[in-house]
This record gives sequence, structure tokens and C-alpha cells, in this order.
Amino acid sequence: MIKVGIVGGTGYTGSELLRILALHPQVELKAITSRGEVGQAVADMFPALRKRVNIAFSEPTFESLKNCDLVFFATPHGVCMAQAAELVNAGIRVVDLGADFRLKNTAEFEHWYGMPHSEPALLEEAVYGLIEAHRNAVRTARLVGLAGCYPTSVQLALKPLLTAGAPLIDETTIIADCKSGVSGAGRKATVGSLFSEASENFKAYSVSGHRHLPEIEQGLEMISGRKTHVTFTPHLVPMVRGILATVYVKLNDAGQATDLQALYEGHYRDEYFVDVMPKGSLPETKHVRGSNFVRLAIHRPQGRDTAVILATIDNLVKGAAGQAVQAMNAMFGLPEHLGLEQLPLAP
Ligand SMILES: NC(=O)C1=CN([C@@H]2O[C@H](COP(=O)(O)OP(=O)(O)OC[C@H]3O[C@@H](n4cnc5c(N)ncnc54)[C@H](OP(=O)(O)O)[C@@H]3O)[C@@H](O)[C@H]2O)C=CC1
Ligand SMILES: CC(=O)N[C@@H](CCC(=O)OP(=O)(O)O)C(=O)O
Repeated sequence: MIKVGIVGGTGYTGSELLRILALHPQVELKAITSRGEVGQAVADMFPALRKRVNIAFSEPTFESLKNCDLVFFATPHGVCMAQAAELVNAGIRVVDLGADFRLKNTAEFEHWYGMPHSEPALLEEAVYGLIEAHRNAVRTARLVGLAGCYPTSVQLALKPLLTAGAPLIDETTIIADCKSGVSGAGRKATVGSLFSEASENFKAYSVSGHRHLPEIEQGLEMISGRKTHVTFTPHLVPMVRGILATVYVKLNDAGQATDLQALYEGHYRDEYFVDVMPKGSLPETKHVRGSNFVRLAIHRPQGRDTAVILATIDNLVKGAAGQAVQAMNAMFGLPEHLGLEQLPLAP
């Protein structure tokens, strides 16, 4: 059994980790932390977990976590960075669902996250947790900086086009037009997340620059070895869960001569969680809701030189807690889908 701890158990991704881990056959939950709820039974706060999760919140300290084999940080940026070294040095593996260990350039991290990076050596060691792209490194990692939600959808949408050998697209004019449900903003109350603000509304945000942009471009460069230029526009949709990424690329001559459907199907043939849907399909967020699946479809409208890739994930599962458990499974030599076989909840 893997002894697991969760720092940040009162938030959306922390409680989603609980939902998944409660039924994981190889996990023993040792600790779950909250600064404000110490001693309170988790199931009292989350009645959905009653009769399955019998543990109380503890302090987010080393003392609470020292008997774990692996600790998930489902916390805001900066929290994992402050505790990771102590845990890793004690032989405890760490998966950060936040962004502390994603951007490899510390100046870039400081620019986008507004805080200096206190662990540059660990940052260098950390493995970027987009498993379908970095599986072997994740398996042996002591510390994983899990890919962000939008970056997961966009990178998986583009990966087959970037690893086909010769470039197939103009890699400097990629457009990622992404829509997310409100749970992406976390459980903390902000005005924009209020029902009266977000419902019956649809808006773009951070158009001039979102912190996932450098992560997407860094991730695509790690995949292809070449620099890309992405225009990334996130939108907030009045739904609870889900991301739909609509990615536009300009095909070059080689790309226009390629059977894109066959390319995608071949590329992802062995990926348990990536489903390339039949030609002409239109993936919807309800096709993945509550599951760790990514559903993709590639279109070439009117046979012209623009390809449109649609990718949908559940931001809380493949975009966070599910991908984190997938990483844990890989790190401990378990089948990646163990505990992650939930089918999407529909309608
Ligand atoms: N929501 C999403 O779709 C996604 C979120 N993420 C990332 O996952 C992380 C968590 O997100 P989310 O669950 O949405 O956030 P929430 O705001 O819902 O929850 C944050 C959690 O962190 C805990 N926390 C806050 N500050 C500290 C601290 N200083 N020390 C210890 N614990 C702390 C809080 O617990 P308490 O106050 O009780 O201590 C709470 O449980 C973030 O980094 C986010 O960017 C990643 C992908 C997708
Ligand atoms: C709808 C919404 O607000 N989404 C969040 C992104 C989700 C998030 O915080 O995720 P990462 O940990 O992957 O950065 C945002 O745009 O800030």
C-alpha cells in the first residue's frame, strides 16, 4: 500500500483527490491537512465522502506528513515550494498540483507568479507532470510539478502534430481558444466565481497574458525541441467542471499532405486516457466529466489549410487530481489507470 498525504484538503482539487483515492485499491490515506479545520472529520465537511473517508484534518506540518510515501500539494502557488525540500530529503515523494515546479526559468516564474522561487535546485530536478509526454521521467521522479489544466488540454491537442518528424504546421501562429468551468478558479470565494456573476454569462479573461501561456510554450518546446508561438485566450463558462480547448493551426505543405486522423489515432493508440474520436466528432465536456479521459477530434474545415483540434478534459480530474493520481501510479510502478477507471458522468 502507498501511504499518501494531501496538503490542502479543503479545496476543490484536494477533495477531488479524496474522491478518487477513497476507492484506490493500493492507497492508504495517512494525512489530510487544513490550517483552519484541524480535528474536524473530513466527511463532516464533505458529506459526499461519508462512509468512505474516515480521517480528520491535521496541520500542514512535516510532523503530520512524515509517515507518508507520497504527498500531494493541492495548494496555492508558493506552499509546496516552502515544504518540498524537507519532504524530499526525508525520502517522501511529492506531487505539486500547483505551479511551483512547472516553469523551469526562475525569472519567468517570478514574473508570472509574483514571488521569487526559493528552491531553484529542486526546480531543476523536478519533472514536468504531463505524463503522456514525459512518462519515463515521471516514473523515477522524487518531485513532480503537475501540468496545469489549460496546458494539459492544449499540449495533448498539439502533441501529434509536433512530434511527426518534419514540422507539419506553422509553429508560430498557433491559436488556443480555451473555455473553462468555474471550479477552475478554486473554492476560495472571489467575486467572479459568484453564481450571480458567472451564471448566464460568458467572458474572456487574461487576454493580454495568462500564466499558463509560458507553461504551454515551454511544454510544447519540451515536446518538439522547437520554439512555438501561441495565442492563448481563456474564457469562463457558466458550468462547474470542464475545459474545451479549440486549437487552430496553419498546415504547411507537409501537413496538408498528411492524413491527420490517422496521425492522431496512431500517436495515441496506446494511451489509456487519450481518446481520438472518429472523424467529424465534436467532443463535449460532458463526454469526460468526472473522468480522467481526454477526448480529441481533429477537423480540417472545407479541406483548407487550417486544422482545428478540439480537446476536452475535466479540469479537476485530468487537469488536476486525476492526472496527479496517474502520476503517483507511474511513480510506484502501478498500472496508470488504477483507481482512475471512473466513466464520465452524463447527462
Ligand atoms: N481548480 C482547478 O481546476 C485546478 C487547480 N489547480 C491548482 O491546484 C492548486 C489547488 O487548487 P484548488 O483546489 O482549486 O484551490 P482551492 O482554493 O479550492 O484550495 C486551496 C487549498 O489549499 C489550502 N491552503 C491554502 N493556503 C495554504 C497554506 N499556506 N498552507 C497550507 N495549505 C494551504 C487550503 O486549505 P486551508 O485553507 O483549509 O488550509 C485549501 O484546501 C492550485 O495551485 C491550483 O492552481 C491545478 C489544476 C486545475
Ligand atoms: C477558470 C479559472 O479561473 N481557471 C484558472 C486556472 C486553473 C488553475 O488555477 O490551474 P493551475 O494550477 O493549472 O494554474 C485561471 O485561469 O486562473
